[in-house]
Amino acid sequence: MSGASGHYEKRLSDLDGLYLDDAAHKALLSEKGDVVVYEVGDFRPSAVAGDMIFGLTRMVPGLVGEEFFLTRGHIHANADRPEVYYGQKGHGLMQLESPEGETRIVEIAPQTVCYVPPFWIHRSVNTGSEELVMMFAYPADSGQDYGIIERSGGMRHRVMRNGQNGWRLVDNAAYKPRARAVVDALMRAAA
Ligand SMILES: O=P(O)(O)OC[C@H]1O[C@H](O)[C@H](O)[C@@H](O)[C@@H]1O
Ligand SMILES: [Fe+2]
Repeated sequence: MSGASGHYEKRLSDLDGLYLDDAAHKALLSEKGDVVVYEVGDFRPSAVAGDMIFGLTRMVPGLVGEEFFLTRGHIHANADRPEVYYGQKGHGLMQLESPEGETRIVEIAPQTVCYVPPFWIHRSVNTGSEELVMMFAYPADSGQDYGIIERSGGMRHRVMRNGQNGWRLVDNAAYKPRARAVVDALMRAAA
């Protein structure tokens, strides 16, 4: 991507506490060091509602124990803002979770489009053996809210290895569903 105005990256240590297997996370950290696990380059023309931020995400492949490498995940701070992703390289998936706790998975490969509707929490997961590269675009006034995942003890499901090349969803035992009032407040804030 040329002309990027913003760049940020996350290292293995930044994702401490997100994976099921804490010991595996620590072991990987001491084995590989604090390597970059994903990076984002974006272009932000402005922060005005009608404008659009777009860019590229590149995720390294890997497993923490049996769990695939993931992004931190978020809901948009202005929760009714959508997003679109376009797969460029590698294989992965978008893990989507509604405020009510429904999970939907969209598999991403080169030349596939993933639409993230308003109000859906989203996290990318690299289920492949090479890097996962996706283009994305979302309204410039969306913002990111990470607290919604923290307060519920993570997302409802974890994406784990299944055999040699597959993946499967496993319940996150620490997950606490959001109360109806919390969901209603989220919807009201956007109305
Ligand atoms: O913000 P994270 O959950 O760490 O995900 C990393 C990035 O994923 C996507 O590419 C989004 O469009 C970015 O806005 C986001 O920052
Ligand atoms: Fe987003």
